[in-house]
Amino acid sequence: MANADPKSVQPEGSLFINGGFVAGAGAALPVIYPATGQVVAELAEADGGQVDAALAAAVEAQKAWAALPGVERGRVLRRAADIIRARNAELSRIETMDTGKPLQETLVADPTSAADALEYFGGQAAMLGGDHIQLGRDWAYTIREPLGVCVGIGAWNYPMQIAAWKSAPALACGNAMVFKPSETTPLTALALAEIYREAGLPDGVFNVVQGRGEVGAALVNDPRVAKVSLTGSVPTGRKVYAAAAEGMRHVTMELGGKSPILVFDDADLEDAVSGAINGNFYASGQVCSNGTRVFVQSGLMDAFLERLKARLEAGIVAGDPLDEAVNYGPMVSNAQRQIVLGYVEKGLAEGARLITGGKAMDREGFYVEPTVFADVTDDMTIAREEIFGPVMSVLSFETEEEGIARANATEFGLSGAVFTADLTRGHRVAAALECGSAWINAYNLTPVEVPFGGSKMSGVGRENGPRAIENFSQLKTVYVGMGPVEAAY
Ligand SMILES: NC(=O)C1=CN([C@@H]2O[C@H](COP(=O)(O)OP(=O)(O)OC[C@H]3O[C@@H](n4cnc5c(N)ncnc54)[C@H](O)[C@@H]3O)[C@@H](O)[C@H]2O)C=CC1
Repeated sequence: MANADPKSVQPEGSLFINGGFVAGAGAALPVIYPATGQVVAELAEADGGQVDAALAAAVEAQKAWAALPGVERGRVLRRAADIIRARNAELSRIETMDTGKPLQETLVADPTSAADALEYFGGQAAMLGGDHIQLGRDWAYTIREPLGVCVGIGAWNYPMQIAAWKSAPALACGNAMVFKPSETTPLTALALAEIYREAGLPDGVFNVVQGRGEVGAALVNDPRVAKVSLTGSVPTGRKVYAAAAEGMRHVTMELGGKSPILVFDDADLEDAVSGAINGNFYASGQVCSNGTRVFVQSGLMDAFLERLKARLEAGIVAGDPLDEAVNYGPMVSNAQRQIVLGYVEKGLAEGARLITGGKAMDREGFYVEPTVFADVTDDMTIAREEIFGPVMSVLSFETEEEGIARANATEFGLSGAVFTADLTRGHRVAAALECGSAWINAYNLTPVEVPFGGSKMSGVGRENGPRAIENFSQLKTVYVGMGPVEAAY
């Protein structure tokens, strides 16, 4: 792979603690370029002493950071955003080599989304405050305080975006953070740490440690930690939530999904097909909010499947993700590819009808063909479990009531969508879907200005939007007695 120069993404150190790079003292953590299987960087996990050092640095730095005026904290975040935008091309290349996502995608959706979050929360930092409450003669006021040291733990599909979506509101509120990226994609959180330093962030306010689940668990269990924000799967979320509860720590849980898209007979066919494509094959299907159960009203089914197949087969350009003409990349790892292929086999065995795809691609790297199954029923494994790959299930429905009931018949509740020309039905269905984000005639648009998160098993709390700061701060009430103190005796 000509472009994949192994040395070009090797960071100065595996960890970033107290304002500087440090070599990891723990187990080896090779970074594999998913398009070739080649090792492109050699990192190492943090050992126990280094996890401790990162937390100690965060504790040490947090109070002085919190004591700065919000406008100064915000300025650092906005400077960091400017640096990210200026280096978008290089950061996107690193993200592509780490995740395998096409450069065409990372250039517009990864560092840029991180910069959006830093600008948005950088702007909010100066506006944080409490209320004044008049109580007759007495009065009270509230102070918005940071929580202290927050831990962020990331998944591998949007490494830089996740690091920024968590650290931007945390830092805006005056917290410090120790962030652990996914062991599969450790690189861009380090780049973010370096950029924060360049933007003037005091040492110790943002630290990065690497490692597998045990390192995450060590962070979550540490008594110095006030809050844990995880992006990951439901099984990991359960463990992390339970561990955080021991210390009564605040949590945000951004977990998995099996989201529905309802396409009604009156929908614009091309828009509905576009929505289903955006909700299933972007990032080769490795998106938590994907609409992997596409319910199509029976009158539109044949036309929908025909257009979907034609557009996929004509439009997919698989290849080296570093080539900007390529719009379809590999799975993040061989293990993930095997999981996805296992689900395809189950789909076939349980009687779903393969419309297109269904195989590993005949090339180096971890590619799986974009796959569509029709005649899927609610009880099939592929309709119930999160696959986290490019596998769309198409199911048929007749009435609105039936469509909504079946769409909601899942333990997940991350996202959902409705495609219809009927304005009132659009809003009615959006209101009825049990999920954190519902789209009407659109899919997977998640700008930082709007809250994002899940209901049911898909999560707790929301990232982004005007109230995300509530997840990284707490209110102190100060009651002010203005007169004589009365006592009963
Ligand atoms: N709702 C959302 O915003 C998003 C959710 N996801 C979900 O993430 C999953 C895919 O990502 P994966 O990295 O495979 O998830 P995962 O659950 O395997 O790992 C997530 C992170 O948790 C860490 N971890 C694992 N065990 C831990 C423990 N006991 N204590 C603390 N940390 C631990 C891992 O090292 C990793 O950094 C999917 O289920 C996907 O839906 C992905 C992106 C966005």
